[in-house]
Amino acid sequence: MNEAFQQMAGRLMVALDYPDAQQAEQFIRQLEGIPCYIKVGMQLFYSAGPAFVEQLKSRGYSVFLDLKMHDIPNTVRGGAESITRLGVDMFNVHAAGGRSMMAAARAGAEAAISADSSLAMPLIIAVTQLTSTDQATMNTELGIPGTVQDVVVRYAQLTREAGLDGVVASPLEVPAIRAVCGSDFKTITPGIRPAGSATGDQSRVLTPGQAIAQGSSYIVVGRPITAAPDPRAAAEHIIEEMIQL
Ligand SMILES: O=c1ccn([C@@H]2O[C@H](COP(=O)(O)O)[C@@H](O)[C@H]2O)c(=O)[nH]1
Repeated sequence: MNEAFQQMAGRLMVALDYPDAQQAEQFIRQLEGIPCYIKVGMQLFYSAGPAFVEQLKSRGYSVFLDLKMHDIPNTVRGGAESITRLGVDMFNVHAAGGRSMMAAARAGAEAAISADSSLAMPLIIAVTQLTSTDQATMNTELGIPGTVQDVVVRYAQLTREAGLDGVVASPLEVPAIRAVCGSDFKTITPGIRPAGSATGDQSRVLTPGQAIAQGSSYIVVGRPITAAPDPRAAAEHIIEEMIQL
């Protein structure tokens, strides 16, 4: 595994969307030695719990805990404090919760850090518009006027003002986010579909190579790897494509 491969693997977040720890573990074993980020979402966390996350951390994985908190500021503050105590590298909230809710997430994380100096401050990011949401759904069902890109950029600006580290968005919106929020502001992009793979419930998609070319800090990939006949080969192929751009 050369250096370029290792570096690019660190920008691949594999979504561990499994129903229990046993199936997740079986999958992880197939990726052994590939230094990718692991994303734990609701399905696995609600089943396997905090112990599974702590175990991943003790084995040296970088972990993004994708629980998308969206509640009143006091509740999010408490949630962020508990999540930070797990030692994760990244967690998230919904930008739609507003500036004070996002600031409360940071305050909760800071409280955990000041109580235990062995912990490192996680990156805290905010979801703008889910990558499954298309323009028509946003305008008609959600009642949000304007283009998806304009709404995503507005939420990104709010996220930055609230003191968070970056956003979740489609790679399609990354150049516009960077133009307004700068290149240090992280862009975490699901909605990744290698050429020829099924889009499924995702709407705003690009290939892994296109996402890197757009400037995504990290790409999030689930089913194109987890549902592949050979998940390790699928992950390696995606990393190679990321390197070539
Ligand atoms: O806007 C968002 C926010 C989060 N996700 C999560 O990313 C993965 C994508 O999985 P695929 O199988 O590659 O579609 C999944 O865990 C989502 O919960 C997202 O897709 N879009």
